[in-house]
Amino acid sequence: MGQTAHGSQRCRSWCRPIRRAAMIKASAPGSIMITGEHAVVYGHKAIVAAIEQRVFVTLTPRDDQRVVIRSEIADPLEIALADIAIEGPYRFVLAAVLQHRAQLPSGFALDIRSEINPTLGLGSSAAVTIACLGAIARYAGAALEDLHARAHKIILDIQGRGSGADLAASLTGGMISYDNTGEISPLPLPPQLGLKYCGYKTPTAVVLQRVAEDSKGREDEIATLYQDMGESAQHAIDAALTQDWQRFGAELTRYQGFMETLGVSDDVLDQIIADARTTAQATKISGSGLGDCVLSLGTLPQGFTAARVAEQGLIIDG
Ligand SMILES: C[C@@](O)(CCO)CC(=O)[O-]
Repeated sequence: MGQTAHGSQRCRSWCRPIRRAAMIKASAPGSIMITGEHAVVYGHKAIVAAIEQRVFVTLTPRDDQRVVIRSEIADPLEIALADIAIEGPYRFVLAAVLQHRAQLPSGFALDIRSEINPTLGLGSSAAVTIACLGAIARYAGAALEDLHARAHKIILDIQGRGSGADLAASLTGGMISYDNTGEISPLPLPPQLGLKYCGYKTPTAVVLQRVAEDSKGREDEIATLYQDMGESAQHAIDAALTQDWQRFGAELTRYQGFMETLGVSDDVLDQIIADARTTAQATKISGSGLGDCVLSLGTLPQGFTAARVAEQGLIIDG
């Protein structure tokens, strides 16, 4: 900028040290499905719990209109705010940026660090989405009240299906009952929960698609099955509310039977569950099935790891 007749006056304002917007830190926990899988996608209730493995995000404001995203799981991405498209390994994060593009004061760098093993179905995409959305919304000065609905929209736009249960647990922490209208209620915590990874995983979107295809021509049968699953999840919620963990366990065991009828268990999962039942009070698949994790309640069976429920959901600092 050249010197003008008003140069010295102008200098008094723009030569002042610029107060840079502060860094924002956010974190959110991963989650595990306790019961209600699949039926929750079709309007029934589920129980989901946040776990003590978190995603940490640091948002550092930039002086330009560019966004830089760095993490351990993919190459860094640098892109102009104006050019953002929802694609690639950072698509959930980019969708969160797009939701706030008009309100952002400038570009920023986003550093993402995760304690959650992305191979396991521990809600890592949901935790990344909630933590990034929280940090970006705070930077944009946007309201945080409807964060779950906005995060759910991101998941539905990208995956086409998804109940948003994992997003709810990442947001609130604790163990909660959830339905896909976004109704969330805290529940008392059960005694010891355990998890065992079966060694492979089918992505949730693929399992949901397969179940939807297998349901064609059997719509009434599947609707009745979802109804039974929903009732079992509701009984488990009622049992949790009265801390009747015996009844709670019985409903988890019953739910595994429904998962088998739905066709999302397999020989490996069946065997892990059968072995674990000699020790644990209850065992079932946790999540969409066709791989991934088995959940146990009560005494930890051999090969299972304790799953500690995280009390704190989304935390935003700055
Ligand atoms: C299978 C499902 O119910 C649980 C996946 O963890 C899918 C969903 O809730 O979005």
